[in-house]
Amino acid sequence: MAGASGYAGGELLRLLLAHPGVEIGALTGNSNAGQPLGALQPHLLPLAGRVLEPTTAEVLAGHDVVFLALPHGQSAAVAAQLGDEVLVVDMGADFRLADPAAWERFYGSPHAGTWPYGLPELPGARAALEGSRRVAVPGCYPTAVTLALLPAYAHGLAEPEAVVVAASGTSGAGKAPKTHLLGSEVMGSMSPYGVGGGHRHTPEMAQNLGAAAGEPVTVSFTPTLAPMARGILATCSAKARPGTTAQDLRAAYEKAYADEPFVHLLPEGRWPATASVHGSNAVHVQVAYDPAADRVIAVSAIDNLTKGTAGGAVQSMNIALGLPEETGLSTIGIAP
Ligand SMILES: NC(=O)C1=CN([C@@H]2O[C@H](COP(=O)(O)OP(=O)(O)OC[C@H]3O[C@@H](n4cnc5c(N)ncnc54)[C@H](OP(=O)(O)O)[C@@H]3O)[C@@H](O)[C@H]2O)C=CC1
Ligand SMILES: CC(=O)N[C@@H](CCC(=O)OP(=O)(O)O)C(=O)O
Repeated sequence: MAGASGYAGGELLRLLLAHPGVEIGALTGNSNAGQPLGALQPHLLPLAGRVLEPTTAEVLAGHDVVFLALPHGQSAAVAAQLGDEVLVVDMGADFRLADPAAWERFYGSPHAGTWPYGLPELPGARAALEGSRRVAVPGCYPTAVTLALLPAYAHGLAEPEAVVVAASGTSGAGKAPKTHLLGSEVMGSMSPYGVGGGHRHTPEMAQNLGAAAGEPVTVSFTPTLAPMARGILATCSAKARPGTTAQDLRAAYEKAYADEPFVHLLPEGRWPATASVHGSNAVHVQVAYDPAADRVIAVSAIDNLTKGTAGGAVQSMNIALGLPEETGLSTIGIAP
């Protein structure tokens, strides 16, 4: 796997170590090439002595599956050299968006292409992933937001203008040092960023929800940084379609998620919490109808590194390879 020194790579390796069908091959880094993994990911004891190699096609050749956990824009060049028969699972953003104009507007570089999208819970996604040799793993916020609102849009219960405020743990920003992630800036404080439609996950949410609704959906998205290492809590709302009732919403969500192995609709009256999904591939979802505002309110909690990245990647790998989808993944969290 490429990007083994990062947060997403570390979480992927944690999951792969417990996957019965996987043997871990070459591990690569960039500035940390030559370092033992134990110096960078001390929680991955069985791999502590493995030395990171440079991220080159030669090092990554000869594997059945290659995971890329690299910064945006770095995956395409590597993937192009890996051959069509290798399953390449990109945990970065490069191949998530279908609209080149949206990519260029939010990422500021030429669009590399579009791969089957690794959110199996979306209608039609499993069929596209089965047997695929390329997978684009969704962004962490789009995973949380899409699964919060999907049943409301798929059942025509909400107007196509969603408002989302989501809080993320700091690991979502990766390991590279950033001033706004200094402990003294984050501890005991919450703050928004990317306000006013600027966050690059906005078009990905609109893409997913628009596909569910069968019409364009606009998303007003405000991310916030929360003083915790892991977790996303997404609070989403949209004006209810005329005639929508609380019972309609409940029925739509029950129907949508009854057979989903990782999406858990909480019993009525209980609301998602990030601690409940810590380290697990579960998504906790709840929905309510606010009669005074005539709005659908949906809340989801995920672990940004698990279902939001590495767990989603393993789930999609399992489907692509024809393995049982839940292999190596757990819905059991760590609490408190
Ligand atoms: N953190 C999260 O919650 C999520 C992350 N992702 C995506 O996963 C990817 C990795 O993110 P994350 O692990 O958080 O980031 P980190 O900053 O923690 O890790 C980045 C990794 O990429 C390597 N790297 C950096 N620059 C290059 C380069 N030019 N060529 C090759 N390798 C390079 C780094 O190697 P080294 O350390 O050796 O320099 C490191 O292994 C990103 O695309 C991110 O968007 C997706 C969803 C959620
Ligand atoms: C807290 C925080 O900074 N989160 C990151 C989301 C990271 C992620 O998962 O997104 P990509 O895979 O698209 O990079 C952010 O808002 O940029």
